[in-house]
Amino acid sequence: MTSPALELSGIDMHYGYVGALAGIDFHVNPGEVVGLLGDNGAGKSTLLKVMSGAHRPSGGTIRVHGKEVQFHSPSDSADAGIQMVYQDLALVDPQDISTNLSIGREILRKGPLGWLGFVDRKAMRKRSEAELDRLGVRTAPMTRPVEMLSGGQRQVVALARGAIRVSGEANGVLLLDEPTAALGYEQTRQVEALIRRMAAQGVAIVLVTHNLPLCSEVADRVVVLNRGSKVADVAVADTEPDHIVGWITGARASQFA
Ligand SMILES: Nc1ncnc2c1ncn2[C@@H]1O[C@H](COP(=O)(O)OP(=O)(O)OP(=O)(O)O)[C@@H](O)[C@H]1O
Repeated sequence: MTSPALELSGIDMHYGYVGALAGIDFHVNPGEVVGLLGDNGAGKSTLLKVMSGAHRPSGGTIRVHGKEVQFHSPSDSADAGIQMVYQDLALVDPQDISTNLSIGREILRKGPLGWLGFVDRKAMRKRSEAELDRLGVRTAPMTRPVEMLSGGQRQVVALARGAIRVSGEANGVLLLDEPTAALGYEQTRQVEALIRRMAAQGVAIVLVTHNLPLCSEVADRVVVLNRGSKVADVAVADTEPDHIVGWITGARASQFA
C-alpha cells in the first residue's frame, strides 16, 4: 500500500497556555482532496500552519510519503513538495502577473557582454501564459501589476502560482486556506476546476474553507475540527451536509468520542 502524501499523528499545539490542537491525526493521499472544516477558532489555520512548517507543533509527528520529517520553516516544507497558498498575501504588488508567477524561476538572458543577468520578461510572459492555459485559468493581461487587480483576481493568481509550483512534482501537496473567499461565481468555478485538475495529476490537496458547497463539489473526504479536536473524518459520499454542519457546530457527537 502506498503511504499518504502527508500524514500527521497525535499533533498537539499550544499558544502559551492556550491549547489550539489536541492529538490530531490527519492524512491526505496522493490525488485526494480533503476539506478541513470547523467553526471560527476550531484550529484549522493552526493545523495548516503545522503542515506548512510555519508553526512547530508542541507534540506529534509529521510524515511525508511515509518518511518522518521536522519542519523548521516554510522553506523546509516547500523542499518536501508542500506548497501553502496564502491567498494574496505573498504577491509582490508593483510587479506584473507574470513576474509574480515566476518568482524563484526567473528566466535570465545573456547581456551584451555574454553575461547572464537580464530578466527576460518576454519569455517569462510567454511561459506564464502557457502555464495558465494548461491550468485553465484566466486572469488579466500578464503585464498588469498585481496591485491593479481585484481581490478575486489576486486570489486566482496566488492559487495559480502554488499550483504551478507543485504541478511538475509527482509527490506534491497543495495547502489552500479559503481559496474562494473573495471570489465571484465564474472565478469560483475556475478554482474548482483547477483543484480537480491538480488532484487528477496526483497532487494531494488540503482545503480549509467555510464554503460547504465548495467542499461537496471538490472534496473526496472531510475532516471536521471542533475546539482543537478532530470530531469527524468521513468520505463526502458517505455523509450529508446536515451531519457536517452538526459536527461543525458541536450539535452532533464526535465520531471519536
Ligand atoms: N497567534 C496566536 N496566539 C494565541 N492564540 C492563537 C493564535 N492563533 C490562534 N490562536 C488560538 O488558537 C485557536 C485556533 O485558532 P485558528 O486560527 O487555528 O482557528 P481557525 O479554525 O482557523 O479559525 P477561523 O475560521 O476563524 O480562521 C483559537 O482559540 C485561537 O484563538
